[in-house]
Amino acid sequence: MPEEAPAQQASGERVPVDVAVGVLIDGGGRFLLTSRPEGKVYAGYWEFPGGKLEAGESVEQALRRELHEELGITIGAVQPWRIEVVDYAHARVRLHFCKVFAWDGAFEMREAQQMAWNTLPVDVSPVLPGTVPVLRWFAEERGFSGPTHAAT
Ligand SMILES: Nc1nc2c([nH]c(=O)n2[C@@H]2O[C@H](COP(=O)(O)OP(=O)(O)OP(=O)(O)O)[C@@H](O)[C@H]2O)c(=O)[nH]1
Repeated sequence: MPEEAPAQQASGERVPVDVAVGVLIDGGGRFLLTSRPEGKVYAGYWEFPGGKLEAGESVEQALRRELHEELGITIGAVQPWRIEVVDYAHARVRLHFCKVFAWDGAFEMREAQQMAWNTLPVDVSPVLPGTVPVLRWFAEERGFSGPTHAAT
């Protein structure tokens, strides 16, 4: 499904769309990646689960809603981590990455996506461009050197 044409600022830059992104980390330090469902831009690419904020929502509210809608889980505390603006041909997005260490419920792939728990280097491919910086941040935090993912 094509995304809506983004609004433009007076400066000519496109207004970013805010996106809440969940970096779920389990007790063993593994993080969850999911594949983008068929019908969306970058279908089949691996990313951290999340989605766009709806009108009036905070990042945390959007994240709770999206992860429940997409994965069937109810998340616990949300720890804001980093914010990254990425320019795609289809949109300019402001990604609000949040760490989540606790959740309830069994994972259900409600959009027929796939899920994979990963450590570095990740063993899924291709990785969404907007996901690559997160892998680098993990590498910095964890003292990991070398490629974080397979080049596409
Ligand atoms: N969920 C998620 N989106 C990301 C990541 N990195 C990244 O660049 N994006 C971009 O952020 C945007 C998120 O939009 P989406 O299509 O997943 O959001 P959504 O579930 O609300 O979609 P919808 O409009 O079909 O309801 C996309 O342009 C996607 O390419 C990431 O790690 N996770």
